[in-house]
Amino acid sequence: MKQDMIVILDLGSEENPRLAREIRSLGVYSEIHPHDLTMEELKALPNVKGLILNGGPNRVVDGVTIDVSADLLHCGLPVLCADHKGEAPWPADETDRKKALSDFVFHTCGAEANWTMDNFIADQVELIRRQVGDQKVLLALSGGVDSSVVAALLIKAIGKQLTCVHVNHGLLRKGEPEQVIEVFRHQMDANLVYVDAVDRFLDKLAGVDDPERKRKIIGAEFIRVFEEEARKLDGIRFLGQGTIYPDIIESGTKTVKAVKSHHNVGGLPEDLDFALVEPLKMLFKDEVRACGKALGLPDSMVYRQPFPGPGLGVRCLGAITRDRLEAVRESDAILREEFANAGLEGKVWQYFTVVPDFKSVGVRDGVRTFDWPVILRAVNTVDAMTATVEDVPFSLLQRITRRITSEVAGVNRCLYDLTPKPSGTIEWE
Ligand SMILES: Nc1ncnc2c1ncn2[C@@H]1O[C@H](COP(=O)(O)OP(=O)(O)OP(=O)(O)O)[C@@H](O)[C@H]1O
Repeated sequence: MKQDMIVILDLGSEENPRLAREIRSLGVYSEIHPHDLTMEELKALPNVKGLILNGGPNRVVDGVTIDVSADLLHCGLPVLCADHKGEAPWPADETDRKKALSDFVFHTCGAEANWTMDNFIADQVELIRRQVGDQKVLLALSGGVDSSVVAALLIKAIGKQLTCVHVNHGLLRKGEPEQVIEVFRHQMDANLVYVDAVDRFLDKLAGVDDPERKRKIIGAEFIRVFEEEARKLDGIRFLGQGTIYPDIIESGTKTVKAVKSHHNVGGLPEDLDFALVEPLKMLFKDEVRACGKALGLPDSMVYRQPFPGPGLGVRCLGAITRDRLEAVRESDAILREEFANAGLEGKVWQYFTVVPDFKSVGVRDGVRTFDWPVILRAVNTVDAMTATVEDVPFSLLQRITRRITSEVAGVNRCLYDLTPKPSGTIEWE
């Protein structure tokens, strides 16, 4: 293994993910572990150079005072208290804290700044090969950031021992299934099973207008399709998953543990009992993107904006029809293209179009029309709990309106959603 590591023992501080990031920003790898980590577990971690204990103001979790075992404290590794329980007071000032952290990591522990994406990838390739041996791995590949980066990493580690399954449920954005095929089948020469399940999903969704039922049908049907594909393949022992660090770090004051084993493809029947391969589970989102870039994935995949699990299905309001779904897909493509041309790609957190299930009167070439409106939405947020509306230049909104009303069939109006969250939510359904 190539990377030195500093282990943070979580004694209940909410600051620990930030502390881990600070250490990583010094170029040294860091992981957060529960306060009751055992000596055996510690010994199993590679290249640990030091321990940091951090419990915030009082090392209390759920009203119970906690501490680390004496074994860990006397295991021979340097120990730093980054809270108020140590002998030396932990500095309050940020610059002093950074210096204390850097002194500990480099001078006291003698760690090397060797946390780079290339080293991470080399280590993961070795770990994946060790875990998987000559067995086969299955991966549900959405084309989203997380599963695409896992796919690229697994392809590098085990090549054709990996089978990727991409399900086109008809609710993907324009060009996405084609991009998955181009990148993974043609450029990376992966075993890719492409499942055209468009009719299957849209038939199941026909006439269903309740948003919760739509989501449930999409989720359940996805599991069914994936299960069918898994059963067609012989000898699969492992399931790759795009679990990332924020998925397993519980926010708030509880001590860090794998809160939910985060079965991304949860709901598979018990007889399909795969062991999980989760090579990104220690990466923050920006690190996942950097990893994808280092593995040669295109920017349009790696820097993709967040996309809801049920896809365009929740932007085609009410009961989904094929023609209205097409209007969502085409208008979304125009919006994305225009935002990219205006330099807003990567600057605005999320932007998309919504097509409601009512029509209004309009006129085109002197003839009366009765068509749908398209709602444009562009928001910024830090944590998705609240969101503000992007101040899109009026001329750009006018240009997008002109294009959508002339290029997208069945549309005669555009509206811009001015509602922050709250009182709206980011998505409409
Ligand atoms: N259309 C699809 N085809 C294949 N797998 C899918 C598809 N949609 C979702 N999945 C699988 O389900 C997982 C969870 O999907 P979700 O939409 O919640 O995205 P996510 O957690 O942001 O991950 P990603 O960035 O990989 O899409 C994905 O990582 C992928 O493994």
